[in-house]
Amino acid sequence: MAQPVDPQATLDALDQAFGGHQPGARAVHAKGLVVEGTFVPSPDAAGVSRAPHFQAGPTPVTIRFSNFTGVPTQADGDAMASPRGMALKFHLADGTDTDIVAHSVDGFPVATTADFLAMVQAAAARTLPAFLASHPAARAFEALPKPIPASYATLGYFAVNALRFTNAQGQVTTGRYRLVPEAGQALLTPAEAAGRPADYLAAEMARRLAQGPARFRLMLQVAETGDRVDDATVAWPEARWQVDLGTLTLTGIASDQDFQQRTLLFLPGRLPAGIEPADPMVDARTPIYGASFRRRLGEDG
Ligand code: HEM
Repeated sequence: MAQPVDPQATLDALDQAFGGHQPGARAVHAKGLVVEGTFVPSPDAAGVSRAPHFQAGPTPVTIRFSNFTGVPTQADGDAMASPRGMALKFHLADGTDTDIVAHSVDGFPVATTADFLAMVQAAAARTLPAFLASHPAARAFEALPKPIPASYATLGYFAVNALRFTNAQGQVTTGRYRLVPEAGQALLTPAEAAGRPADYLAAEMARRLAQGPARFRLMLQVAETGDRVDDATVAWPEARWQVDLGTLTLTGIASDQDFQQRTLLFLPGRLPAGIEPADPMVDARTPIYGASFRRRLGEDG
């Protein structure tokens, strides 16, 4: 098994790549918006997993949308603000939580936390072109479109690390979550984005939710035999079967925004019985997210 990376080395490299750490901020995906909602499972969800939120609903959910970099003041229209993030925390009836951490591209530049560290160190040292030249998957990711959304609610999100689901009969399904906006996709051109206020995404979401809820479908893209489940750089074909797991309804902006931003920690490996990692990157991410969380919490003024 690959050696775990030093979480602090990853935070240091991210800080350097983004021009210095901002006290209290996440090392990456620093600018965000916390929204409240509920999840109601589809009739098919229990057939995929015995996890409690797939049996019955509604389950309360806290959602954090975010921009990519470690710069909390970054303008929403900035090219570096993509991929956008969508993190979900389902508050289960027994008092525990389970999380999904997704972003707006179906893929990832690297398959391991060690390669992630090497890539961020290269970005910090301004040697990214050399890294990309020797890492074809990272080069391919760099070339993928990173669209600028008109709204956080008009973009699709992908939790690219595969998970293994077990239902009450012991049947196993391996798949990757994706969140599909009911409103469809609505994007801005770079010129349109440049004309928007720096925080247009938070303002748009407040306006949208004041008029009524926004919805996403939680889908599971199911792996077929031979699909790589341990490598998030490899997208599976779009023709793969997708199971509709249920509907996420966004109901309002969280009123205690600052407190939630500070105290929320989303972990892709926080999973209930009936769901487990298939991709080793799920658990490899945990100590790095934990280190970023402890650092920003400790800096609280
Ligand atoms: C090598 C793998 C990865 C590393 C080292 C890494 C690192 C980090 C770190 C340090 C944070 C800040 C955590 C905090 O302070 O709470 C973070 C947050 C985040 N990451 Fe990753 N990440 C990895 C993979 C991914 C992948 C595959 C995705 C998307 C599918 C992703 C999406 C996000 C999002 C959306 C957030 C913000 C979560 C929030 O709203 O609190 N990351 N990541």
